[in-house]
Amino acid sequence: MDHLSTHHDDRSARLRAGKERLSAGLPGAAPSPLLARSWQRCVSAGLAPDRAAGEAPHLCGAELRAAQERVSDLALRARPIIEYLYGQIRDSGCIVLLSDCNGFLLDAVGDPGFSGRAARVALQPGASWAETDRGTNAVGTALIEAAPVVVHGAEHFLERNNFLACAAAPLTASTGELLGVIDISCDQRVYHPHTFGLVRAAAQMIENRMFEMSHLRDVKLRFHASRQGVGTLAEGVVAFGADGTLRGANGAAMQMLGLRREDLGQVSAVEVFEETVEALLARERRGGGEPLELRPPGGGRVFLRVDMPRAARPARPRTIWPTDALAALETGDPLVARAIGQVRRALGRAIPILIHGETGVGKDVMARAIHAAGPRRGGPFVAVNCAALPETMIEAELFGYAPGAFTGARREGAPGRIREAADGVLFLDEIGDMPLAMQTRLLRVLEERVVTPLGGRPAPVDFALICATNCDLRRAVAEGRFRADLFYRINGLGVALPPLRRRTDLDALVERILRLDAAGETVRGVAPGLMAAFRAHDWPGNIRQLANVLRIGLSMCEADETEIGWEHLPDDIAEELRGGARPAKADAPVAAVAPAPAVPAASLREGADQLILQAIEAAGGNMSRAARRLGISRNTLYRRLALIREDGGQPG
Ligand SMILES: Nc1ncnc2c1ncn2[C@@H]1O[C@H](COP(=O)(O)OP(=O)(O)OP(=O)(O)O)[C@@H](O)[C@H]1O
Repeated sequence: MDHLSTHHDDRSARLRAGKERLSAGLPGAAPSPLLARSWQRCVSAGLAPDRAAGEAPHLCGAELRAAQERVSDLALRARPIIEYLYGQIRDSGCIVLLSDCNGFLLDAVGDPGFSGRAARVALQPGASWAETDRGTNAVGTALIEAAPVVVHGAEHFLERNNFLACAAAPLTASTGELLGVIDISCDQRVYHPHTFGLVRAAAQMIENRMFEMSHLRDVKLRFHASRQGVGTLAEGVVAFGADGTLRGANGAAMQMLGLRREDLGQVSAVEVFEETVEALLARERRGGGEPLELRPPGGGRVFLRVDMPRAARPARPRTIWPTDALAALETGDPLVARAIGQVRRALGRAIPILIHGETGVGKDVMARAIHAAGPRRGGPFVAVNCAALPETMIEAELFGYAPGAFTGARREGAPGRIREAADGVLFLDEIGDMPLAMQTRLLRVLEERVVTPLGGRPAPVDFALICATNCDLRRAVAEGRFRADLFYRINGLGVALPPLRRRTDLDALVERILRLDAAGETVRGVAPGLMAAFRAHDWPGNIRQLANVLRIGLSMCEADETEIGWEHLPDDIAEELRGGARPAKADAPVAAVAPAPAVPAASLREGADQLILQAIEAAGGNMSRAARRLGISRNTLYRRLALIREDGGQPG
């Protein structure tokens, strides 16, 4: 380990020296031609390793929403894959980011532990990570180079970003236009080389979904150098329009066929494959649907399938919130209906609402619906996750600060999230995690309706308050972790959202999530066998987990499939859904109630925990080796380890 860290320090020192020489106008060595080009661009843009050129642009509020809206098709298609990607790396201290083609971050899904740190260097929606603003970094550099990039530690041009390791891949439309970038960032000490492969595969999945959406009415030719490669992520796809010309091609197709962007709208199937689409289709039919073997003039041999367009379908409406946002949440469960009834009576009255429920039950969704259904819907909805903010940041983030209030502060000061919520709704998520000192300050704001920014003057503010918690706040009060007076102040109306396993409207919820997520796609439901497993499952992650499973299933469905089935779910999810039940066949319905375990769950769990700790010890702390020994994935191992630590099962 010592040897490794010395090696790492040496490398960082060499990289720093290289950048400093370049900045001083001397020839400096970079570890790769790509980094050499990028560092040179940074120097030309006036950046120096120890300082940025100026304040990087940051989109807020309406500007950010407008940027998100501009690429809403991309964001909609990317979201399930981002969630899936995050599912693969959860608990490994990473954040998944989506940027637009200008380098503005539009979406971020991350590990709460790392998100706080990441937020400090502005790895959050709204921030620009264009290379000219932040120097060499995976997002900005991938955009300029139009290629996947890893930027590790001191390879970042600016020193302040040297604690990061980031892997990014550009997202390209079928017309060759750059749409944005998908990125995984983490602390450089925990970076795993597989991340690069993951992010490239995710980019490919997003591009494929975008491709399908853009060419619903075109004929698609799918091909690969090997027969088995047709229909996989690695296949090349070209689309021909009704006029017979090439409308789009994915990256693999451009490469395999030697196509150029200028060929779009110009060349026909005959020029690309020496046959018309009709002739290819007729040949494929004669061959019983087997992929055709071709030798295109562009070179090599390919196996090809013809994919005819689907019949035109009316587009579905894409509004997330109907006229009454609260009514949309009533999907038939009596406990939820009761909660919504209570909320309705409090709407428009100055009553703070405290939403209580397990993680993933929809507290955030409910808070947004309360805002959208209430009289303040024209005002902002400002959400603050108290658990994701490092203690030192909460004060400045919530209450704001005056210009020059502390080192590192923005020159013009910041209004703080409370004042940003003026005339709208302030949503304090995970309020139970707010440090005691902040609780005292928050209480004063709620009592006096006045905010005093750090180093500034008191300013009046008017907002409605909604808080959410998944912990037992009464117990926190009894244990002295939460101020009793603040609890009574925020708990004007307490609303409990039931866990998914107690809800009676699973089918309607599935239908609603699919309606929201599969807009414009053919998928309408879940296969009966899988739905039975859904009913039997206890959903520890609640609606979030259900939504994730559905989104993953959706992203794995072929363009013309109408149902999500077992075959669309990755093995680990299918295994979890089958856990405790006893289906004999893949699609057989599972028992409605899982059989009671013969041994108490706690001792089973303890036994497993013991095995895990032993395997890690036997592997000398090497997590990949320990995971292999246990026959589980590295991510699962990290997840289990986090649980063991939470339970106090491991010293230190
Ligand atoms: N009624 C609903 N209809 C459709 N999707 C929902 C609904 N409620 C929640 N979801 C989805 O479930 C996920 C989790 O919801 P949300 O973030 O509101 O949960 P939460 O209770 O605030 O979780 P946490 O306590 O972890 O912050 C989101 O992806 C959300 O879109």
